[in-house]
Amino acid sequence: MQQNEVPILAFNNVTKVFPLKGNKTTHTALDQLSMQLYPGMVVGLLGQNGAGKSTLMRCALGILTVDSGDIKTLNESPAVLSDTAKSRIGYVPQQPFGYEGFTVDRALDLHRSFYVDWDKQLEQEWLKRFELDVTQSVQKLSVGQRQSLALIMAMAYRPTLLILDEPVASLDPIARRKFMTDLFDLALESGSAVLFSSHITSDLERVASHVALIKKGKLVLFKEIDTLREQVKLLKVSVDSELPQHLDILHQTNTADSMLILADNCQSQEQFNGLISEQSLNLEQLFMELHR
Ligand SMILES: Nc1ncnc2c1ncn2[C@@H]1O[C@H](COP(=O)(O)OP(=O)(O)OP(=O)(O)O)[C@@H](O)[C@H]1O
Repeated sequence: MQQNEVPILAFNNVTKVFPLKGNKTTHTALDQLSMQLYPGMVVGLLGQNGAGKSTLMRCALGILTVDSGDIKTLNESPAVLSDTAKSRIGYVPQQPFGYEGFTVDRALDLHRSFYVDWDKQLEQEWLKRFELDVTQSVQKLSVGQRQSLALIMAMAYRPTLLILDEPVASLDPIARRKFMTDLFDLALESGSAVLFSSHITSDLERVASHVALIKKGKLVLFKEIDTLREQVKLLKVSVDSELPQHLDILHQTNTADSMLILADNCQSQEQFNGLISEQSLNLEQLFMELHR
């Protein structure tokens, strides 16, 4: 369905290396990573601490430059994004900042003035939903309230591309649930693409259309969430079994008399010699098996 469309965000073989210890060693934070986001996609990024999620987002925004490969953000190079492209991107970093010394309504007044497409009604709805007091000083907001304000500021102009780095980490479960559902609806409604990271796998399962699993800078899985449920399985097989060619092995653990294989591209009801059992996994179980 998306083959003829231009991706909203495209990573092509992206590698990012950080120098360490006074340039004596390096750390590869992103390793030959390719992924495309099309309109309507809500992509949940999942990975351990330090896997490369924030780095990926920062490269997409031109905050960091890549060492090799290529990124197209709204069909432009992130290093030289035009003002038009910038005004179509919403970004909430892990630690939102700014507007200290302002009240919430003054901060919104100023922020709103940068965006011609600002939707005041949406802003008001979200203020009510997050129960933010607009007369409150930004400095005195709780961490979760600040995060809520940052989300409103990133979304009220209905950006075409929304990049959210752990957007709900500090929100209470009720605010989190409302926000995540709205996020999904908003993206579908306006044909935007969303890239968000979260360690809360149940949120990811509920709202993401696609899951991108990153391990040590490599993209190990990028799939529609329903396909992932069907195709990624934990197989227990005997040590001498010959695995079918179509399986893509994501992780393998050997025990004395059997092997546990985390496999992608499984068919429904796999059958081959040596297969002892097959288990479907939820996202949290998949994550644990991948990092076993
Ligand atoms: N400016 C930098 N200089 C050196 N190393 C860096 C820099 N930024 C990130 N790194 C390293 O790159 C790796 C990936 O970091 P990144 O912040 O992208 O991880 P993450 O997946 O977002 O983690 P978390 O879930 O903890 O937020 C880490 O090992 C980190 O230490």
